[in-house]
Amino acid sequence: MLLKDKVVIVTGASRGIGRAIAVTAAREGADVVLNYWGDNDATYNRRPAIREVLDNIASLGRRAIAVEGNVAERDTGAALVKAAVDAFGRVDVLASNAGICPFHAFLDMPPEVFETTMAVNLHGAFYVTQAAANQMKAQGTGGAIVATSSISALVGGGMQTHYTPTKAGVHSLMQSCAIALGPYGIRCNSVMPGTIATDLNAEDLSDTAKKAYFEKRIPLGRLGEPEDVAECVVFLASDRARYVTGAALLVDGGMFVNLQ
Ligand SMILES: NC(=O)C1=CN([C@@H]2O[C@H](COP(=O)(O)OP(=O)(O)OC[C@H]3O[C@@H](n4cnc5c(N)ncnc54)[C@H](OP(=O)(O)O)[C@@H]3O)[C@@H](O)[C@H]2O)C=CC1
Ligand SMILES: C[C@H](O)[C@@H]1OC(=O)[C@H](O)[C@@H]1O
Repeated sequence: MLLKDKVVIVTGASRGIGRAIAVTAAREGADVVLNYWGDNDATYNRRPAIREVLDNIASLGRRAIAVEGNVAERDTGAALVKAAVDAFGRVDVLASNAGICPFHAFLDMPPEVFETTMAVNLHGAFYVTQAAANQMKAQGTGGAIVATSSISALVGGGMQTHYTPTKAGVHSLMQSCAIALGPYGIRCNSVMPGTIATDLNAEDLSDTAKKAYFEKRIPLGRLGEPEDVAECVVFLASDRARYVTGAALLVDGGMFVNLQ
């Protein structure tokens, strides 16, 4: 088991990639703190979703707690760490994953869409990482932080001018934190998913021509699934990756390298 008896915090754990990270970590022996929020989507009822993740993890014989909180708020990171320590005694791994991508054109981008995207995706990752790292430093036994960046850290999107800089920022945050936290034995890495079928892009991919374009562009011939990313996060969080820090792992079925 890759994460036997480790305590893992996952932000954005109610669905999509975060949910898969949480369940995969539990399957690999971890106890998990599940963060979620839900305010950004009025049509979506988050409580049954998080209940399902809790039940799923319990059925694997591991412990989990759910902690509601908006990562864009500075104190949420500290609250997640406190909940982890109260419930499980420590924090070994942070998967900083929560993110939003409200597609919008650039020229008339409402400032609040830009600022909320920055606040959730980048500021949230910063403050949650800082809180977890302080706890790991205090414990004195190292730790691992894996952030969900994106292929979008490397390439652009005309409807994502507010989003792609946050993903480049998350990638850069992990690089700098690898330096800042290496002396404490805390490793910091990111995964860069390509196009993974989740609620985040369900509407965008309902355009069948666009979906077909992605499938054609991906050498492995299919969109990604949340579990494809989760397995990589768990690897980077585990001791198997003990000499890996400051790295970014593309998990995109080869889409990035496919020029022609
Ligand atoms: N899907 C893709 O193709 C790709 C996704 N990514 C990144 O992966 C990460 C997860 O995305 P994905 O699983 O696709 O998206 P989903 O929309 O399926 O899930 C997003 C998760 O983030 C949570 N969340 C949203 N806003 C907040 C907030 N303010 N505070 C706390 N939690 C919040 C949601 O909680 P709730 O359910 O309560 O709303 C949910 O658990 C994101 O960072 C995204 O940028 C990167 C590359 C590709
Ligand atoms: C939401 C998008 O489909 C998805 O998000 C990313 O980060 C990927 O690059 C895709 O654009």
